[in-house]
Amino acid sequence: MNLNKIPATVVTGFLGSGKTTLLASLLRQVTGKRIAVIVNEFGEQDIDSSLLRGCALSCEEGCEEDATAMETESGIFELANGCICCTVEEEFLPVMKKLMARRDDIDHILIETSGLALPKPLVQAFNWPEVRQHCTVDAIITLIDGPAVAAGRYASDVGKVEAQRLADDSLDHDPSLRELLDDQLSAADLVLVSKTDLLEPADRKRVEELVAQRVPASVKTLFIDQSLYINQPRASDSAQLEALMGIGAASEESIDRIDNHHDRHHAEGAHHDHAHDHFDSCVIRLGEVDGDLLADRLQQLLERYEIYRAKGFAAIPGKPMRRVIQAVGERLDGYFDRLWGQGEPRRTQLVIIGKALDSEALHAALASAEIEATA
Ligand SMILES: Nc1nc2c(ncn2[C@@H]2O[C@H](COP(=O)(O)OP(=O)(O)OP(=O)(O)O)[C@@H](O)[C@H]2O)c(=O)[nH]1
Repeated sequence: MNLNKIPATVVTGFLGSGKTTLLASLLRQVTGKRIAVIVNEFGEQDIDSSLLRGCALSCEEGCEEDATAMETESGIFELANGCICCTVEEEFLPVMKKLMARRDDIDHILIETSGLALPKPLVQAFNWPEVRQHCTVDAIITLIDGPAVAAGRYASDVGKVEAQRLADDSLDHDPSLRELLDDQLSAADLVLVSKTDLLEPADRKRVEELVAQRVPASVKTLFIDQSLYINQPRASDSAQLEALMGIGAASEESIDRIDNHHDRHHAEGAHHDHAHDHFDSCVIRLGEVDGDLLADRLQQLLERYEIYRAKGFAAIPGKPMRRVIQAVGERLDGYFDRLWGQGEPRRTQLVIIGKALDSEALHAALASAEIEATA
């Protein structure tokens, strides 16, 4: 019987900062731990858990058995009904109760918040008696996108609309994004600056300064290049990654003392809203698509509209594997991740998150890449 509290790591950070990539690396490389995963998405379609399942499945084929997430399929819980900070009681607590009932089979819990969530309300839930009895927050790890922060923005690249706004000196950067970054950083026990492979050495200092203004000196900042984890995982990464899962901060004990913009607005009697109230998301569902045309159309949309994040899967005719589509700001990437399953419908699905999105216009633009079914 597990008498010790199960440690839970909360991974937070803005849209596209690299949270799922970190979780996938932890699942692949940290051996000897039975890990349960809770993934929370802002969009109604859960792409991240599908990517993580893909990772766990490929581990099953190629890695030691105990290197995989617990029970692969059922070890990943999706919370896709809104940001976790607003659905703690309805969504998070029932999942935690399920996990606590199976606590002898779990060594660690990894929680990925949505990119728009505030970590504080989630971590406060670890002080509820039914959770506190069996579980503690090992650490709140806040990921930030190095090149985006260095560029003075809180997404990797701003779209045209935002760029025009930024060009106007009378307007500061989007305050909702700035406050979200502040609030995610203010809760951090550890800050990870990702995408350092894309960060100019001169910009590193800017990022260091910005983080130092927002977190106490006792909070460590690590600069990481996750493209290494993605492209050429090395044995030496395992120790570094494993260290992220043994910080022992017991963050729930001090979480009430964390000061943040959201609480301040609330105390001032402002309407109870979150940064995510200012964002829209839409899901585009298509059949098989011309991969090049889809990439071309999506790139045009990224440049034209205020899109912070687009992600999903494309079904390309004649290709046995599904293509992952990833866009952060205006940077678009794609790769094939796994074979389509037997009987799995070959569908294209994309989640797009941004501001003032016109979902009909987005759908019409992307539907032009769809291949007509010849019945
Ligand atoms: N070059 C580079 N790319 C990275 C790095 N970390 C993440 N990425 C890429 O950035 C994109 C977004 O990464 P994710 O891990 O999905 O980001 P996320 O924070 O989970 O995104 P959301 O769940 O949508 O908020 C993907 O295309 C990743 O491959 C990094 O260190 N270097």
